[in-house]
Amino acid sequence: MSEERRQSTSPPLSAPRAGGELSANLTSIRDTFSSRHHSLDFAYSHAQYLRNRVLAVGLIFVLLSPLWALVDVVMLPRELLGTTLAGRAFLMAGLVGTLLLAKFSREKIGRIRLSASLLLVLPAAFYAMVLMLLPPGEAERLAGYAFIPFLLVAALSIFPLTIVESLAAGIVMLWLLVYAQTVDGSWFTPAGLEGLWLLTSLLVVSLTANHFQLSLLMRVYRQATHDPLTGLFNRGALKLHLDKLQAWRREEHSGGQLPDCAVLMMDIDHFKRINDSHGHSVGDTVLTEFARVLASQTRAEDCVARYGGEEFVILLVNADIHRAHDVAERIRQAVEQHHFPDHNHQRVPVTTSVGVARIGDDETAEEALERADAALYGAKDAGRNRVMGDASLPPSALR
Ligand SMILES: Nc1nc2c(ncn2[C@@H]2O[C@H](COP(=O)(O)OP(=O)(O)OP(=O)(O)O)[C@@H](O)[C@H]2O)c(=O)[nH]1
Repeated sequence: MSEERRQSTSPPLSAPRAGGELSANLTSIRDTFSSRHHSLDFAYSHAQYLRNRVLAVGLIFVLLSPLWALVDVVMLPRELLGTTLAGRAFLMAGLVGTLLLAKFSREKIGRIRLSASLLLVLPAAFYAMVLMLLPPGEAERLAGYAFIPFLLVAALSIFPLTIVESLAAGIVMLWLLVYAQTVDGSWFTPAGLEGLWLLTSLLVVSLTANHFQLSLLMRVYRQATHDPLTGLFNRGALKLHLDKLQAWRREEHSGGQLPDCAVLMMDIDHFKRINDSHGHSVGDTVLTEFARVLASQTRAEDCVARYGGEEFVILLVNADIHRAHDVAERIRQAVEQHHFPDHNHQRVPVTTSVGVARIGDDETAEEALERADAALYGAKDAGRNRVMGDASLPPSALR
């Protein structure tokens, strides 16, 4: 989540800068190079996409492997046939295990990545094993094996892997090809060098496909989950966040005390007047500046979202109701003091009203939001530019 927040809080509305497109592309290369900078939210979406590919490609491998055993029966000497058939049985069992691992790892990012690695490593290991057991001079009897490293490198382009992940897999496949060539005697012959050149070229194509596939996935993810004006999470992403948070609280702390979480719902006071007196473009600037203030007053693990229009929601993780009130008050003051510029860089006075609610252990995310909304309207009714708590809490619950 932290990186997404960093992205969300980067100047979203500044005028196009020279070199902006270049820096956007460099960010994209950084994000497709390794998953180190991926937000947790994107990592979940990415893992789901990867999982679907693992299930599809795994199924193809599971079907192809026994079919190819028929070619072994025709081509291989009797003394090698038993071993390769046993190897194929292990391969099949491994592939079925990999499919099951992916199928039952819906939310587990690490396990999904492991299943993708297994899908590539298992056929490679099988080929290496056959090569090791092959009696000298029998290499030419292996039909349909030499293409395994090529098939696996081509398959890399089907998965939205990072460049580092694909490169690691590609190096293993190059090693496998070199090993196969030392076994069949083609190492450093024109035919062998041609094979190496072909595999390297295929790897470069797959890496390029990985880069474009992953950056497209990121762009689509960002468009689907972020508000284009402020760069904050949108309402749909907030809802997913809240649902995940409730699931996480129950899963991680079943039986024990759940960690405190709270929601703040805030609305810019008399925003219509700002639009009416300064125009919509100043209204838009106020919204983006307001989003910046919210981001600057919260931690990376909190989720800041534009709920709609001039309404915003902050989801505070590991924050009791007192801390939630402190954060809300800090935001209210920061907004009041912030310089919101009009067309002439003159200050537009802006204030906000905030409703605060604790997220109950057994309630749905919508219920907590409804209580925060009711508190917000209490703050509006009481005169605006103030923080109001959840009416269901006694005043003594707050300092
Ligand atoms: N500039 C701009 N205005 C927006 C955007 N989304 C909603 N608005 C405007 O926000 C205003 C919201 O007005 P109201 O719901 O009446 O609320 P308000 O004027 O803030 O009054 P209170 O909430 O009662 O303090 C409307 O005029 C909308 O047109 C946007 O993306 N940009």
